[in-house]
Amino acid sequence: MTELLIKGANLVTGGDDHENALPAGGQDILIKDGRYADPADASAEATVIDADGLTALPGLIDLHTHLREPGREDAETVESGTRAAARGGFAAVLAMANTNPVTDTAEAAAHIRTLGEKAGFAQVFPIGAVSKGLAGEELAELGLMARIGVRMFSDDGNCVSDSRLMRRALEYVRAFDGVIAQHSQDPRLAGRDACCHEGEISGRLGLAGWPSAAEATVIARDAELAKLTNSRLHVCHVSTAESVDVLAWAKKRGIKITAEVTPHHLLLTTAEVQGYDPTYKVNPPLRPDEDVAALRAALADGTIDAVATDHAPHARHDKEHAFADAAFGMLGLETALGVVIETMLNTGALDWDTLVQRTSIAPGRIAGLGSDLGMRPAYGQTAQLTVIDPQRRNPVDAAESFSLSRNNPWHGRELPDPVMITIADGRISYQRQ
Ligand SMILES: NC(=O)N[C@@H](CC(=O)O)C(=O)O
Ligand SMILES: [Zn+2]
Ligand SMILES: [Zn+2]
Repeated sequence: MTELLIKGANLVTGGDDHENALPAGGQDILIKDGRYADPADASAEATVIDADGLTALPGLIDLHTHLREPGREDAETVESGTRAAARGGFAAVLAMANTNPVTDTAEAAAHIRTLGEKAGFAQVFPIGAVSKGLAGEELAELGLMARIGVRMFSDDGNCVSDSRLMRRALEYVRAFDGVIAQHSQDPRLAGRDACCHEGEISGRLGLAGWPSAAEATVIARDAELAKLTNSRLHVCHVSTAESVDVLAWAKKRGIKITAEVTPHHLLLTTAEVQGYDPTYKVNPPLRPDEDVAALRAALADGTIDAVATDHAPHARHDKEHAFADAAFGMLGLETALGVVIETMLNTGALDWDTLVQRTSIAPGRIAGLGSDLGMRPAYGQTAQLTVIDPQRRNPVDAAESFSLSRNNPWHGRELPDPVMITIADGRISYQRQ
């Protein structure tokens, strides 16, 4: 029997009260053998944590993490990535399929889940590839992956650009309430050498860019396919105001569409690219101020359902090149909550309950986790909890990251640094020293 008594935390629940729910607000939280229990039953043996002045949130869930194992263990492993996730307050992560080999079979997916269990820092839910080898030609073994519990499928890194393949994938996953997560970017509109947002700055810097239309047009097409198939579509890393308009239009029509935004698209802009620092090279690219404002408004009003990190670690020798030749992607797990607090809470755009909706409840629902994750904490449930000090701030130091990679766009910037304790699957997975 292990007992953990968190004393005096202010619990934010994200709403939806129900019979067994822990009450919102200040209280002692007892976790007995990994499950929430009545604090009145705490024994003298309980380990006590003083959480006076701290806030507790249902454990964060990241819909979009690149863990790089198997294949690029020099950039990240399941262990290093989930350790970073725990430090960021995440109790669970969805692991993208663009590994090497690609996660396009049930065996490959099961292997990644097992690696997550062995590491023990955060629950790892593998995302299955939509197409074999992410080649965009033949459907992967969606049914076999579904049989071992995979509910989310994505060719992320690549867009499923063939309309017929996308239609068939959506039709296929409907049977088990699965979801296709799309990297919405028309490869025919984004040239091979495209590396930033197409606009005034790309012209001045002499870099090839993507027009916003490359994103919005794919979202519009996929929304029609989701309607046609009556199936669930999730849009990865939405980055433009035009895309937000398309999402609002699709939602108004009752289409089963959800969307995520990354922390970096909520704060960084095209202006960062002017120093040609490849740390800021990411896909989709950083966009102008107007897009950032539209993304914040959409996350506040629910047009965008969730925050997802798109944590994309890269080894030095893949990132340290001329801007046009460097790999796409940036780290995100450890700083995500700080950026969301800075951009959405500290600006008054979101309240705490809605923040919990966007970082835990909605991600759990979208991914179809169907476990104790992404729920309002309740007695008897396995504890998934993030205890934070919302006032704590610090300059980010890339060298201190638990990630194996150093492509950290926040290095040197002062941000909220709130996470004190993460409890994943009933156990402490991170505790600030
Ligand atoms: N976001 C990125 O810039 N890169 C991702 C792929 C992706 O999310 O599209 C990666 O795997 O490195
Ligand atoms: Zn992507
Ligand atoms: Zn990604």
